[in-house]
Amino acid sequence: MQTPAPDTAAPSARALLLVNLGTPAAPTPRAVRRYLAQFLHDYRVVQLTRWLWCPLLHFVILPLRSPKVAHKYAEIWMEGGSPLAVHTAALARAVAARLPGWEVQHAMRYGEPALATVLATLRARGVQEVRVLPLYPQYSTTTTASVEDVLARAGAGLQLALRRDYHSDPGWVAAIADSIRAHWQQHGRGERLLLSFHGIPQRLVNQGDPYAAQCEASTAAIAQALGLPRDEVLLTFQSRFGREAWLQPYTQATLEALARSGVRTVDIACPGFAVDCLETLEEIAMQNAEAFRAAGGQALRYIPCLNASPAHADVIAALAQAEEGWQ
Ligand SMILES: C=CC1=C(C)c2cc3[nH]c(cc4nc(cc5[nH]c(cc1n2)c(C)c5CCC(=O)O)C(CCC(=O)O)=C4C)c(C)c3C=C
Ligand SMILES: [Fe+2]
Ligand SMILES: [Fe+2]
Repeated sequence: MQTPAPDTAAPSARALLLVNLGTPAAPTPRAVRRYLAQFLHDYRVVQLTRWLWCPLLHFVILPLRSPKVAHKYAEIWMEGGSPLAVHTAALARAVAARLPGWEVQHAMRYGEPALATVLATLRARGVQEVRVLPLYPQYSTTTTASVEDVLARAGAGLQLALRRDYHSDPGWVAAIADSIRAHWQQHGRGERLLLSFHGIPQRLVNQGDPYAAQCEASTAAIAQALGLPRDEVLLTFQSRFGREAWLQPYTQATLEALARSGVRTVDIACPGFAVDCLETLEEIAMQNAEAFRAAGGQALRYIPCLNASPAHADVIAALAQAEEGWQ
């Protein structure tokens, strides 16, 4: 890793570091392969012994998956890059505008800007106290704990504080509920409201990962903020990877069953994703919308993530300044 050049500008007393998953640098098989290789070598993400996993990954999964996934990225690519990168950077700028006196940066767990490099840059600039906020409202060993691994490896010399989750933070819940209400005001209300969260293997939940319980708690809080009984909001899990059972019910199977049962319109939001990305824009808004129509539905109406909206920036800035919740 390169040592960043010292910066002569006076450092802020403290920094806020927003961390997201990361994304390929380009919508090409080569860039996607590089990204997936880093992602899928993380033991937090795939818990298979290396001698079994590495041959499968290098000789089967990466060669086959990279071109297919690159094509999907190409369909959603924005002028400034991958949506996840564009929206995360914009969110960090919007939060910075609300936190004078703080240095606000963003980093990615996989790809660029790499978390370890950003930590080294902050250290070189003389920043001492860093509040690290992974942009995952719900804690999981597959995501948040993986960020913690890097902090443990690369955070020496910095006073680090971590916000582990914000799945039931009232400001965040209100912002999600408001975004759903705004969608209803603009498009009218669909016959069903579905909240789709990224899945994880059921095995990890059985081993104690609190992710599923936090998704349920978020769903209950959002339903309450909307003034709806809990059972009027469907909770499903998307983006299954591999063959083992993941958290259920699965989003696509649920949408197809709804369409087959005569439901014509479904509103769908993805509150586990801070910003729009491949899994929301391609999987939900394109692929699942097509599957819903193919099963007899009329319209799957996707409600965008909070992205760099003023409401989201307010929520993140308030979390950064909160006295409680940092460890
Ligand atoms: C929101 C939280 C996320 C959890 C939990 C999560 C778990 C998880 N993901 C994979 C495998 C893949 N995920 C991929 C994309 C992806 N995942 C998240 C978030 C969570 N993942 C985001 C925001 C994205 C989109 C990134 C982007 O560039 O837009 C991918 C890459 C795409 C693909 O090849 O399909 C993989 C692979 C596992 C295995 C896992 C838990 C074990
Ligand atoms: Fe390997
Ligand atoms: Fe994922």
